[in-house]
Amino acid sequence: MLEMLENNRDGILETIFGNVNHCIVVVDEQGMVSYLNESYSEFLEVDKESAIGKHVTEVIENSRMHIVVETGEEEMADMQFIRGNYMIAHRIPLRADGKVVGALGMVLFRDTEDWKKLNSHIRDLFLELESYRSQMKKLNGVDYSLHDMVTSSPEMEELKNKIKKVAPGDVSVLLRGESGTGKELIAHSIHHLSDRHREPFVKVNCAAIPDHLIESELFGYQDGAFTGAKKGGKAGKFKLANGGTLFLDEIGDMPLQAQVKILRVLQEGEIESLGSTAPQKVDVRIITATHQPLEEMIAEQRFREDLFYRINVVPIHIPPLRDRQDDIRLLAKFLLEKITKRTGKRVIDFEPEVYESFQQYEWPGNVRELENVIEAAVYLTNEESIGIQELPERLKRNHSQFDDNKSLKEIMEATEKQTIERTLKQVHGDKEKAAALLHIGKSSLYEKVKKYEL
Ligand SMILES: Nc1ncnc2c1ncn2[C@@H]1O[C@H](COP(=O)(O)OP(=O)(O)OP(=O)(O)O)[C@@H](O)[C@H]1O
Repeated sequence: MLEMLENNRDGILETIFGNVNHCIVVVDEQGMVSYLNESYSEFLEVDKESAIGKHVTEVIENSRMHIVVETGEEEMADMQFIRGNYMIAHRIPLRADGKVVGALGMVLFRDTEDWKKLNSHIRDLFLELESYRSQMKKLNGVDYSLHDMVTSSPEMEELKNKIKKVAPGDVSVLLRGESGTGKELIAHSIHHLSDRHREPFVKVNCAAIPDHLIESELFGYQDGAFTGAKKGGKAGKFKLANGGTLFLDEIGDMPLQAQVKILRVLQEGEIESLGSTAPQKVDVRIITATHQPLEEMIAEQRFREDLFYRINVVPIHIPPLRDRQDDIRLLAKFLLEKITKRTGKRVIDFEPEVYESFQQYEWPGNVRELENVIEAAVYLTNEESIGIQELPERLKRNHSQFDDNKSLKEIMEATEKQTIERTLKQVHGDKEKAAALLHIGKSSLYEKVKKYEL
């Protein structure tokens, strides 16, 4: 029997697995592909014969078959991201005489079309779940709490303490910091820690609302207040936030006329919706945020000084990410985990030079930009660790040429290449102008352009 199996191995495998619609792969003890069935090779768009003998990671993205051979532990119903889809994979070690001699992998779906249907059905369910979750959050009003704030920098720890101290009262807080530094996260956290946490948290992005609509957005309007007004009127954000917290993001973009009205609400605790004759009482805590220099705007009469003092009772300044070097690494790890949990793709770390590049970059978009960069890299990588090649050009450029492993010649050449590249871009490819700017002869520039294949 054994002899029969050994002599007819390929034929037997083909008979068992060749015609099933599931994707099947078998690897040997070195993780080399020794069998791939028709369904899998079609799905991967690889030639079956040429895949045989290659390491499985070269043939199947995110494969863990070689790891199963190493650990000898089966992995059942694991999510695997292949060719833009989530797959459900089983990986089973194959044993002979108590030793692992290979592994059998199975990706479950009947055919690609069926899987596509099932996959979109699952995506649909996930989306539905997400929408219920966000409705829950809306009802509850809060997305984030202080626990979501990742930091190891002493400055930010101090800031967290300040938040804990000011949160319980009703005092107005002005959050200042560049875009993407976490102002909204902090506003949510303050609400979450306050006595108002069971009441709504309502956010208004003042920069996103056209000037002529801002008052009706904030204070609402009555039925028939103006032509085109919605039947039955509309409640404004102050009313919606009643009992809770109103977060006015980008307050520096608020038109002067609306600033006067906000000040009145803050002083008198009353709103007057458009078209109404009687003011209504509201009880709202105000948290504001801006990245703009309000003091300068006051001097230029673009922001009202009296409103500034009213909202700036407790100022909280959030430092930009580039000034929080200790946080970059920690945040990168945290965000990678958050993204991979959401996408289901197995990526566990960054190559050391990626951390180095993160550390050197200026991060004008702060934590949001870091999150976006990592998300794109997670989609691009085929490895478990993100490499420098998965980063956008602006970060690669920053990656130091002063690598410990590089010779002086290599460093000088990399610098020369980068300088020429940048200059050529600046002069839209005009080599004559570039040579003049770089104070080198035209022929020397041509030589270098050829050498570096620019
Ligand atoms: N310390 C942190 N820990 C974890 N996540 C953070 C941290 N800071 C910011 N983030 C994340 O970064 C993203 C941007 O944060 P947020 O929206 O709060 O910034 P913002 O300052 O309000 O930006 P903008 O001014 O552009 O509205 C969010 O996804 C947020 O969860």
